[in-house]
Amino acid sequence: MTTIIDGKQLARDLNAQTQARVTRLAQRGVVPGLAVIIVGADPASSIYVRNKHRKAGQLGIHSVVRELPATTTQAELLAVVAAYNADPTVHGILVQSPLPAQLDERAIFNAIAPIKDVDGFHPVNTGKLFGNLPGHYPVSCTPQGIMTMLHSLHQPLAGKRAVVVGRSNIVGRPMAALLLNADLSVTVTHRHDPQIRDLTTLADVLVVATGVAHLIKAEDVKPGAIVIDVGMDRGADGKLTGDVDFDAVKDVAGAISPVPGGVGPMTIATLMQQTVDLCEWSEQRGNN
Ligand SMILES: Nc1nc2c(c(=O)[nH]1)N[C@@H](CN(C=O)c1ccc(C(=O)N[C@@H](CCC(=O)O)C(=O)O)cc1)CN2
Repeated sequence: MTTIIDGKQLARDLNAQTQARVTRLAQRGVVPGLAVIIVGADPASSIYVRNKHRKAGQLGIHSVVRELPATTTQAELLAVVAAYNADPTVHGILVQSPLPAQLDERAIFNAIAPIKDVDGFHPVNTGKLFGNLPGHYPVSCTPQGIMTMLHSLHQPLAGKRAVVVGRSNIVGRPMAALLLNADLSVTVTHRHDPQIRDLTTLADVLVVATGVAHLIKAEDVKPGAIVIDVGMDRGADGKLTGDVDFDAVKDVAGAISPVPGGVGPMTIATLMQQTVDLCEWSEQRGNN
C-alpha cells in the first residue's frame, strides 16, 4: 500500500503546534512579527504572499506585507530591508522570490540580518547548515518542511540513499545538506545530466525540484522509494502538476507527496514555525 503524504494535514498539525506556541508567548506579552516584502505583481508570488499573510493572521502572528512597484531600485529595496532589520516588532523578514531582473537577489538576501532571516537564505545561516553546526538557525522553508514530511513516516532515514534532483539555492542545495546532516547518503543531480535516471532508480528517498512537468516516470523510481515532488508546473489548461508523474509513480513508490497538497502547504507552515522560532530565540537573547 502506497502512503500518500498529505501535506495539507501535516501543515494543519504543524500550524496547531505553532499556534500553541504563539499563545504561550502572548501570555508573556510577546507577539511574533513577520515582514514579507514583494516587489512587482507576479501573479503566483502575489498568491503565495497573500496566503502567508492570511495564515500568519490566523495563528496570531503580527504580519506586515510591503508591496513595492516592479520599478523599485536596489537602493530602495535595501532601505526597506534595513528598516525591518531595525524594527523590534519584526522577528522574521522575507523577500519573496523571484525579484524583477534589475534587482540583485543575492545582495538583497545578504542584507537581511541573519537573526531575522526567516527564509534561511543568508550565508551565515546556510554556512551553519552546510557545516552541520550545533545551535539554532533558520533553514529554507521548503526543504525544512520536507524533513518534517519525511519524519512523519516514522521510518529510519540514517543510512538510506537519497537523490535530490535540482540544485537551486531555495530547495536542492539546502535539501541535500539537511539529508546529509540526517546521515543519509546523498547525491545531487539536475536536469542537464543525461544519465539522471541511472541515479533516480537508486534512491530510497527521491526529492524532485526541477520545474520540468512529469520529468520522473514510474520506471525512474525504485520500488518502495519515498518520492517527494517539489514541482509547481502549471499546464496550458491552468492545472497545477508536479515534476513527478503522480498517477504512474504512486503504484511503484512506498510513499509519495502529491501536487498540489504536498510540499506547498508545508512551506507556509514551516515559515510560520520559523517566525515563532526567531521570536523565541530573540526572547532567549533578552530582547522582545
Ligand atoms: N522568499 C521565498 N520565495 C519563494 C519561496 C520561499 O520559500 N521563500 N518558495 C517559492 C514559493 N512559495 C513560497 O514562497 C510557495 C509556493 C507554493 C505554495 C503552495 O502552497 N502551493 C499549493 C498550490 C498553490 C496553487 O494552486 O498555486 C500546493 O502545492 O498545494 C506555497 C508557497 C518560491 N519563492
